[in-house]
Amino acid sequence: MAHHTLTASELTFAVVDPDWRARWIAGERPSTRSFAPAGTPRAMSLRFHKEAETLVAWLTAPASLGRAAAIDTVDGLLDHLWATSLQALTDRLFAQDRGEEAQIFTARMRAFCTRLIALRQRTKDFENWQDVFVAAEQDLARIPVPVGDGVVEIRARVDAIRIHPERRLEVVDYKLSQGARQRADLVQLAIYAHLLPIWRPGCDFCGTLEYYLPEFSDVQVSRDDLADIFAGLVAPVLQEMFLQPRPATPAAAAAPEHAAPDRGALAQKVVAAFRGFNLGVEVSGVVEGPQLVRLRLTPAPGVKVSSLANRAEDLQIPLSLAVPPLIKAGKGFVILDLPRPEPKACLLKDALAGPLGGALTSTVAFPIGMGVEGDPVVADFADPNTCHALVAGSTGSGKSEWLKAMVASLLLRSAPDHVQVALIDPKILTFAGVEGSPYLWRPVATTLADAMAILRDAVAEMDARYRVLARGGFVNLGERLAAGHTDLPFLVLIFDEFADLILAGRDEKKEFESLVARIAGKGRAAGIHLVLATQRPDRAVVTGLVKANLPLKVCLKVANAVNAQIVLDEPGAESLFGKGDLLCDFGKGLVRAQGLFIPQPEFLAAVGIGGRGGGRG
Ligand SMILES: Nc1ncnc2c1ncn2[C@@H]1O[C@H](COP(=O)(O)OP(=O)(O)OP(=O)(O)O)[C@@H](O)[C@H]1O
Repeated sequence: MAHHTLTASELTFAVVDPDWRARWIAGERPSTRSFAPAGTPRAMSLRFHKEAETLVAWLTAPASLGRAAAIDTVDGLLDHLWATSLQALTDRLFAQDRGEEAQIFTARMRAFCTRLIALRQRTKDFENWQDVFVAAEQDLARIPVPVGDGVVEIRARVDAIRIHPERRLEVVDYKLSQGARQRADLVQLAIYAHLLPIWRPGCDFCGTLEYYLPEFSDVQVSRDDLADIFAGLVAPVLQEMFLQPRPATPAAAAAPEHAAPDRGALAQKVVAAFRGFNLGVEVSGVVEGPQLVRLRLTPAPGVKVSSLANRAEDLQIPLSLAVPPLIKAGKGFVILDLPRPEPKACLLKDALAGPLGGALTSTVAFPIGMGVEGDPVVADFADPNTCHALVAGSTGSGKSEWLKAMVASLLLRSAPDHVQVALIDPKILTFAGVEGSPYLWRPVATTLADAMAILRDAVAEMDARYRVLARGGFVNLGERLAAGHTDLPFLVLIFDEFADLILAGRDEKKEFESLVARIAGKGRAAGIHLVLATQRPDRAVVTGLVKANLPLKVCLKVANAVNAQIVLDEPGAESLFGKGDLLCDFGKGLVRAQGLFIPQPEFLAAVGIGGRGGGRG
């Protein structure tokens, strides 16, 4: 079966509407929009979802966690909403003579706040809203769903993932209309519940449909019922759609731009684009990386690199680019990176079987990614320039996948008596399913208190190790392991998000920074290493102390040039393409690479879940 992609909405339409399905199978791309009957007030669904997302983001953000946790009434939540957005919105709607919509929308938001307070009350030992929500508006990108002998990649965006008091995790879909569509709503929920455990194996999801019409009602569906809906209604439709030959659509037949880049044509296009701004360049080389095409430009005499770089945004138009390209000086030329529309993932397994395998020379060497020219970019915790790492990237940039590939690359090559990891996973989903791994130094920490306890324990462990090393006359842990003493393994502490720790309060920040500084200062000889990741690389989180103590910087796509500057001391990472595309700095200038990817089942196998753990090395 050929490679196919589909959105969860398209699949829902295909299941509930046979005509839609027939048109899709015939090669059309029917719309997935549905229109309200004429004369009914607009539901403002997008706005509702946006408000709900913004409110939940505020409730769960480290910077507002304490203030938000103090609000325990519906009116308290509404006051916050009113002050931040609702008043301005209703004023505007009334001014536009849309008073009825304003009233319905306000009633919906009140119902949403009432629901939030009910959720708070059902949460045992509620400390803050992170005890209720795991994620809001979570993107599920290209989830591979087996169909026949092949795979269909399905994309979805789920409204919320919450912690359920009895059933652990709950996927939630907000709805602003009901009636004939409830079957579609259930199908969509069943699709989400099917995708989520593929995305994060080891997690089971029950589902809830929440209707705000504006009065609230909900439909709770058990995991088994969702599985039945998927097996009975969705799976047969997937088979019908993908296990029979379809005529190629004109869109599918057209080769996407740069898919198999015609180097000459691309070079001419770039030269012409710069010429349009009176800037002369020649293309002296074209290199194809997994995610991008890199052009080496020689500027005409008198043309400055900064003049070319300043045109990044303008180039979006002649070169049809979604984001401004990265343009920077290289050795003897100027680099211009353009995206490939069908980027290739770099699988850790393939990379290890190729040149990466030979490049990882020490027990604690690990890959940063594959360079633009196909060369492995590696670092080593034993090296003072890369012994502790800061990993930054906005949501969806590929941080969690990068961390997983890094962890797997260490564990796949060593037995648990050589390498151990401590995983701090406040998002709960990144390292889901690894409990029971023989490589875990401590159980996976998901709360602030457990994360701090791990850091404190690591400092105590470090001091104890210094005494052991001194007694045995060893300079560092690597030397001691090589001498056959396997009672003390290397220890890597991995924080999937450290912002909460630094924003929790002044005392917590002080303690966190001081523990990080102690491990950064003395950890390398004791074989204890830190990897701190954040999706918020601003000055409040990446403080001077944190940055100074973590020599290796890995920066995935960030929201803006200021964030890039904070991590790497120069802009550029805001122009990355996402999904593992990264810039790293280990003291030799910035290097661009594509992070490696490990599918979740292989990751679990690497950490020793599923029968392959231990005995390596
Ligand atoms: N190296 C990669 N190769 C291919 N695809 C990738 C890679 N890294 C990430 N992706 C894709 O991007 C999606 C988001 O990645 P990931 O979950 O790691 O983001 P994140 O930065 O951790 O986001 P968040 O901070 O919201 O958790 C993945 O589900 C995957 O589809």
